[in-house]
Order: sequence, then C-alpha cells, then structure tokens
Amino acid sequence: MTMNTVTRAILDRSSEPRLRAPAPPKAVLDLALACAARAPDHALLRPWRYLVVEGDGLQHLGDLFAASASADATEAQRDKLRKSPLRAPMVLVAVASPVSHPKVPAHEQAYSCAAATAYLELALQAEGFGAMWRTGAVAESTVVREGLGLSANESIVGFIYTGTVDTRKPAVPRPEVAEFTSNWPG
Ligand SMILES: Cc1cc2nc3c(=O)[nH]c(=O)nc-3n(C[C@H](O)[C@H](O)[C@H](O)COP(=O)(O)O)c2cc1C
Repeated sequence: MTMNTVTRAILDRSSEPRLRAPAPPKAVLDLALACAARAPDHALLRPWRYLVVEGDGLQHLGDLFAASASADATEAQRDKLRKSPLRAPMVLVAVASPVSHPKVPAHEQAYSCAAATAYLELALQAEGFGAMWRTGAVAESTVVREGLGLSANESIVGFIYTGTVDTRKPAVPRPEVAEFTSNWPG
C-alpha cells in the first residue's frame, strides 16, 4: 500500500531525549504551532496556549523546577531539577486553558490541548527536529504553575523539549494493531 506523507511521518516519528542546539527556527516553530491549532476542538473554544522558553528562560524554568522540590529534597535532587530544562535548547509549555461552556466540560478541552500538542510534536519531528513530551511532578506543581503565570483553571499538559537530535534513541517497540483493537459487539 502506498502511504500518504502524513501517515508516513506518523509511523516514522520517535521521541528523542538527547537534543542540542539549534532549536527549531521561528518559521518551523510557527508552522508546528499552526499544526497544533488544527486539533479537533469541540465548539471551537481554542482551549490551549503555548509558552516558548529558550535562552535565559531555560535557567528561569530550571529555578522554578528546583523551587518546586519538596522541603526534604536534597541539594542533588534540586540541582537535577534545576538542570532539567537545559536538556534542550527550547521547551514549549503546553497549557490547557479551559473556559466555562454548557456543552464542553474542562476535561474535553484538555483532550483538545493534548491533541494539539501531539500535532505540534509530530510537526516538529516531520520537519526534522527532535522532540520529547515530558511531565512529572513539576507539571502538577503550584510553584511551577504560578511561576509560569497560569491561572487557577489552567493546567500544564506537557513540556515539549525540542531541538536538533544529538544521538537517536533506540526505536521503541510498537504494539500490533490487533493487540489494542477488537470488534464490538464481538
Ligand atoms: C502526557 C505525557 C507525559 C509524558 N511524560 C514523560 C516524562 O515525564 N518523562 C519521560 O521520560 N517520558 C514521558 N512521556 C513519554 C515520552 O514523551 C515518549 O512518548 C515515550 O518515551 C515513548 O517514545 P515514543 O514517543 O518514541 O513512542 C510522556 C508522554 C505523554 C503523552
């Protein structure tokens, strides 16, 4: 079967944790963000926004991560958190920004942000850049959320680390379609 460019790009994509400069240039970033804005979006609420963090911003993000550590964290644990945004030349913070709507609950709006973020990541990868979606405790932290200027109703859907692939990670095994698909009623 011949494959469309989009399906090929999806099948070829892999997350890449080992990233270095240069970050995607503005034209590629804008293209990827335009792809994000094509996500399915019930009632066209546009319930997502993105923060672009690079340069000194990565140090500030690291400071926020370190400040989010629990009171009993060791200095080594804080240091690891402080350095984690420096693993890429650019971090995109995906923010679910739900509004109150009679037919679209907040969790559906978060799904739209997740779909947008997957499109964003895929577009960066299709354009030849590496990307890795990360969360962890920092994504739930009030210190980080407030430090990034999120309002009380907003949440962090992910930190997309992006840049030039340094060394490729081994391919992740993918499940067979039959493993996660069944007919209903059987
Ligand atoms: C919402 C979300 C959060 C994730 N958080 C992390 C994370 O904090 N650390 C991590 O190593 N991988 C995380 N991942 C997984 C990686 O982004 C990646 O998908 C995984 O390593 C599999 O690689 P692949 O995308 O090439 O299949 C997360 C994925 C999603 C969708």
